Amino acid sequence: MASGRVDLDGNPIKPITICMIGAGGFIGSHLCEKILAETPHKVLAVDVYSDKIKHLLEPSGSGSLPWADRIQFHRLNIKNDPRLEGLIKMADLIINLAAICTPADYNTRPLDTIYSNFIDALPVVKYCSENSKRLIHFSTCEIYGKTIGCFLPKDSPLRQDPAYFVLKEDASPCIFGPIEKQRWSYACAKQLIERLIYAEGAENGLEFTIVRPFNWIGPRMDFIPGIDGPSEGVPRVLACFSNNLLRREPLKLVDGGQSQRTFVYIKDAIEAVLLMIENPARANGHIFNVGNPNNEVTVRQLAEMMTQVYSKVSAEPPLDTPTIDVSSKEFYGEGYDDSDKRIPDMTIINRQLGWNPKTSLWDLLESTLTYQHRTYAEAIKKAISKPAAN
Ligand SMILES: NC(=O)c1ccc[n+]([C@@H]2O[C@H](COP(=O)([O-])OP(=O)(O)OC[C@H]3O[C@@H](n4cnc5c(N)ncnc54)[C@H](O)[C@@H]3O)[C@@H](O)[C@H]2O)c1
Ligand SMILES: O=c1ccn([C@@H]2O[C@H](COP(=O)(O)OP(=O)(O)O[C@H]3OC[C@](O)(CO)[C@H]3O)[C@@H](O)[C@H]2O)c(=O)[nH]1
Repeated sequence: MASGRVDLDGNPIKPITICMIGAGGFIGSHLCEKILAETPHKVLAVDVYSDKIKHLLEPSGSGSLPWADRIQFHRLNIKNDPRLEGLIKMADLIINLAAICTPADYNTRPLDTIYSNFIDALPVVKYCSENSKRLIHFSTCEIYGKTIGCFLPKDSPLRQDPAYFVLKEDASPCIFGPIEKQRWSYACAKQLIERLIYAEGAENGLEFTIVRPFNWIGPRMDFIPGIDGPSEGVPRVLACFSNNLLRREPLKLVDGGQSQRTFVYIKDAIEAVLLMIENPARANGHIFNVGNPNNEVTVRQLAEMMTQVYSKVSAEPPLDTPTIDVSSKEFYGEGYDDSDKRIPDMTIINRQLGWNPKTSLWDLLESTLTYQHRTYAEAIKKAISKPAAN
């Protein structure tokens, strides 16, 4: 399977061992799938959970999985487990995905958010640097915060000028709100770990790549409250809206749903990560935006499109009132704030890796909501029909 595979410069790709921290999450599960199915590399998968990669670890029937000897799962919490350094030493490449990364946590659990995104990532960076291991670290598009354009008067023609809103890795500033807006605890912690990694590269020669995902979405993202996650939990918008659609409730638009996002299909984004893994000479020392600038919508438009797509895939008519407005204070609590607009500049990833996203928002929602319907509709029906416990 691996023979004949070459990198972007025509060199043969040698099999490597990858220590993937946070492998049991949304992105990790897709990355493990891709690596096992399409490459000869080995994965040391590290996480506290394994449900999303169970299908890669255990055969569903008799017989063994074709990649059984290329994946090992290590259930550990990187906060406090001495096995971490040993696993890093065993690998050629470390990919760190572990993080608290749901906005509902940033203002309600700011300490956990800062510890998870900065303090807990420190030993990973340190062990990579000390042992001369290559690191691919997952940061976020939230590092940019708000756009410069949002501070211009509403009627300013400059608001139409991309210079005021397109986000460039090597030029855009990071604009966060005041400290009392604890939403920015996550972005700020991610910014500091980026700076630390960059400094390790500059002062100690750490080979690193930093990934800034712009709203990657697809199957297995987060959880459906009350089905495979806590009833009171608030996942990211794809899962919130999926949950509303599955339960035939109106979709909740926070502060009018005016914020804008660009959404990229997880399978497109994973192609970009594989290019980074297999082209170190082109990826090392770079920070990459990974998103789809062509898939921009307001959150309101996303809600409308998801309503239409879900109706198609479930064959259920939309509600008469498909959306309702809620304030951010009611939905997320005190200290919430928002990024107004997020369009990734694609120059660097294009130049270094020749990567471009392919999937339209409609198409990615169609495959994702088909998955959500198939995976959860029955369980939701059962949960709804059960009499409530006293
Ligand atoms: N999905 C996106 O669109 C997106 C956007 C921006 C940034 N990111 C970044 O990408 C990374 C992965 O995101 P995701 O969407 O897959 O999130 P996720 O929550 O699905 O995955 C994170 C995984 O890390 C694990 N983890 C967290 N703390 C850990 C610890 N102390 N020890 C061991 N495992 C731990 C979790 O159990 C989880 O499985 C995160 O760093 C996130 O900040 C993702
Ligand atoms: O029911 C809902 C849920 C959310 N919103 C609004 O949708 C926007 C997007 O929210 P979400 O996907 O939860 O997260 P963000 O895009 O704000 O932040 C993420 O971006 C990347 C990442 O770093 C990791 O995934 C994370 O921080 C937002 O405007 C919500 O208010 C809604 O209206 N209704």
